[in-house]
Amino acid sequence: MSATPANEPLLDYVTSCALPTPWAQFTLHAFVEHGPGFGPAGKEHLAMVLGDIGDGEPVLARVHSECLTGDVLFSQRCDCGAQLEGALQRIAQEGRGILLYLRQEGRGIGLVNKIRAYRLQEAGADTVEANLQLGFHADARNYELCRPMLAQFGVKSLRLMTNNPRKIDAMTRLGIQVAERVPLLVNRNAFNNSYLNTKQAKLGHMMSPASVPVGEPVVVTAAAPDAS
Ligand SMILES: Nc1nc2c(ncn2[C@@H]2O[C@H](COP(=O)(O)OP(=O)(O)OP(=O)(O)O)[C@@H](O)[C@H]2O)c(=O)[nH]1
Ligand SMILES: [Zn+2]
Repeated sequence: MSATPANEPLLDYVTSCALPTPWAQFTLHAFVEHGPGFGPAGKEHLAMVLGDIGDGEPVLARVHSECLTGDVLFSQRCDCGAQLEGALQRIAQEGRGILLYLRQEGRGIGLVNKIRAYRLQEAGADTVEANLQLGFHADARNYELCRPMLAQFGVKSLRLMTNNPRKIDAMTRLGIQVAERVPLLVNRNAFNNSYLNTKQAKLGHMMSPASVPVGEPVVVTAAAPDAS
């Protein structure tokens, strides 16, 4: 089944299965990208869905960019793995929500280039400087796929778990309403502290200096993203 109106990235919805996790049994939906635009053809993207999300009410959502080192290999250099876990726990607590797992590793530069960037960071560069030294943008991600992926489930409005104002802007530009921002502040530690500070200073991430334990994302009910 295709979800590709004119000018939309070419994305096929393929199939789904049950996905039991430690927190809830989600339904895992598989998409394949097969055309120009967002990334290389053949990339596989995922949505994890819980509950009735097509009823028109804003949906608790996480738009998660792939981070193999953090999501799978337990890296403490970033907060990705803890954010993934925290988001799924939060959706499970509410019994309703969606997590889009976008295969844009390394903020869109790919896994090997991210490891090159880590190497430069070990020589003193910060996360933004390292990307620039490698000839990439600070953040090379593209969120266009979110529109057909969310449309597949009839989702038009999100309660978006993120600290990234650019992600909120990107959703809004795509015509996806962000009814609420839900901060996702997890796992600040000695290894990722300066990385998180750089995200706040150079990429505009909305961070509290306080550490919040894994699995306990702070939730506020601000109607719109703020600059704090
Ligand atoms: N190039 C590069 N990518 C990184 C680095 N650290 C993490 N990433 C990637 O960054 C992406 C996650 O982006 P983040 O900036 O951590 O967070 P975000 O998704 O923008 O914002 P949140 O919604 O608040 O989590 C994943 O694709 C990671 O692989 C790094 O040092 N360099
Ligand atoms: Zn990461």
